[in-house]
Amino acid sequence: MTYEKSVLNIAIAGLGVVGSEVARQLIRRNDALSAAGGSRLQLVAVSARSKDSDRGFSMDGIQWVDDARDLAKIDDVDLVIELIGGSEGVALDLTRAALAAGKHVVTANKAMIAHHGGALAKLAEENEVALTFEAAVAGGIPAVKTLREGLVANEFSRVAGILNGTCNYILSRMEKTGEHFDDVLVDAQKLGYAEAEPSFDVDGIDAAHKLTILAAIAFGHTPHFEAVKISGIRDVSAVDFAYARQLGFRIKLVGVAEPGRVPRMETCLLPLSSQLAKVDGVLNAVAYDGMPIGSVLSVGPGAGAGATGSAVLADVIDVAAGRACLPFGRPMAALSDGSKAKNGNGPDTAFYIRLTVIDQPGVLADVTRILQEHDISVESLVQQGRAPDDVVALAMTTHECPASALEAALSALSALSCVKASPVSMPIVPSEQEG
Ligand SMILES: NC(=O)C1=CN([C@@H]2O[C@H](COP(=O)(O)OP(=O)(O)OC[C@H]3O[C@@H](n4cnc5c(N)ncnc54)[C@H](O)[C@@H]3O)[C@@H](O)[C@H]2O)C=CC1
Ligand SMILES: N[C@@H](CC=O)C(=O)O
Ligand code: NA
Repeated sequence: MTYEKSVLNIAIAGLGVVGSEVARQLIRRNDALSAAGGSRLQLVAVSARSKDSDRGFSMDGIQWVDDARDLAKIDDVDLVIELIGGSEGVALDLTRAALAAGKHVVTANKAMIAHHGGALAKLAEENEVALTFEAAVAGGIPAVKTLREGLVANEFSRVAGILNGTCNYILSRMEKTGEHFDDVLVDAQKLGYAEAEPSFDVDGIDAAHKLTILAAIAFGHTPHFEAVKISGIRDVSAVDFAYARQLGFRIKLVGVAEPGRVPRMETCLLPLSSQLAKVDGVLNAVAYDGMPIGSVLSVGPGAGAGATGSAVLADVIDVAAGRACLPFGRPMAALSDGSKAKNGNGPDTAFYIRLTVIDQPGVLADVTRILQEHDISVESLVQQGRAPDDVVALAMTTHECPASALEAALSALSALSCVKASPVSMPIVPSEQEG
């Protein structure tokens, strides 16, 4: 796709954390950014909920539009940057209208792409315009480009990632300082990492949106969010971090996509030796395992104004330079329908289990008997301290077993009189492919 005019007229919808940063950069660093794309990048129109906020840039010469959907009707606009958010509503209406009107669209909206990416990519293809969303996955990390362009020659056996900055920030701080989940979440919100709806972050939904997009590109199908198995970070407690460390692991919210297997976004244990286990704070990381390359790891800031703005502007420059790729790397006719994929549960998995039990003789025998009855073999087991006749935590890791066997064992364990709270379990994600 080539862009032949020497000026690219841009409209921004949404002037929050990301939109304001993109506008500021476009204005303050206009010469450098325009030179990178080979066309003058001209911000000509904007829309947001409130006109009067001070966003750190001058509105002189920029048209204000009350209804963001009207940006698609401005003839002069060549490219719309959608930074409102939300899978439906104004963001989707605007994106559809802009593509249909022959305007390029750059968006950071993973929810919209995860739910409607296939239909939107079709619309972009029909109208011969670009639809790009680098900022939607892992913020500032060029995760989409890496998968879709740099590693395009590979056959992927796994794409795994830490894809939510808010969760990684919360888990890292809880592990380091023992602070409570809710207090750390408030800080992530102040820092501009969190979604408007915080449950999207902490319940794994935002990260699952991103995993949906990565899986679609890696395995050549349209995005299908409904296929992803999702659990968040709410159930992790301080004691799990300590036990995990003692057993040789760290706890992270990790997304895993593998061919023919249900994509999973789950709070997991990662071996201390794994590259992903070392990624802390708001950093995100994606580990791509492919043939013939082996394993590649990308690490970088996954959220925040600067990181996300950087990715949005990279897409804008690609459009200006006429090198924007097809949204999912292939023409629509070459993508299979993600909703028709027949994914299985894949191979057996090792698990971490934590039980809250009465500290008295015979408890361990009862627990191991139930595991044995379900053909689950224990790899390691730890219990710290003593609390005769009071409750203690008993943590263990298992060898690989079917998820169904684990579920049945957990339900039998819950029924034991010595088990005093619902068992906590997390899968163990193996390290990246070696070599
Ligand atoms: N904040 C971050 O670190 C990252 C955000 N994203 C995505 O970027 C997008 C924007 O996120 P943020 O800037 O953080 O959100 P935000 O909540 O700070 O900003 C949203 C903006 O949209 C405007 N808006 C809301 N409804 C509107 C409507 N009906 N018409 C016009 N404007 C409307 C608001 O006034 C506000 O200016 C979202 O899709 C988000 O998921 C992606 C990666 C990282
Ligand atoms: N809320 C998201 C923002 C970026 O996508 C996160 O915390 O990663
Ligand atoms: Na990115």
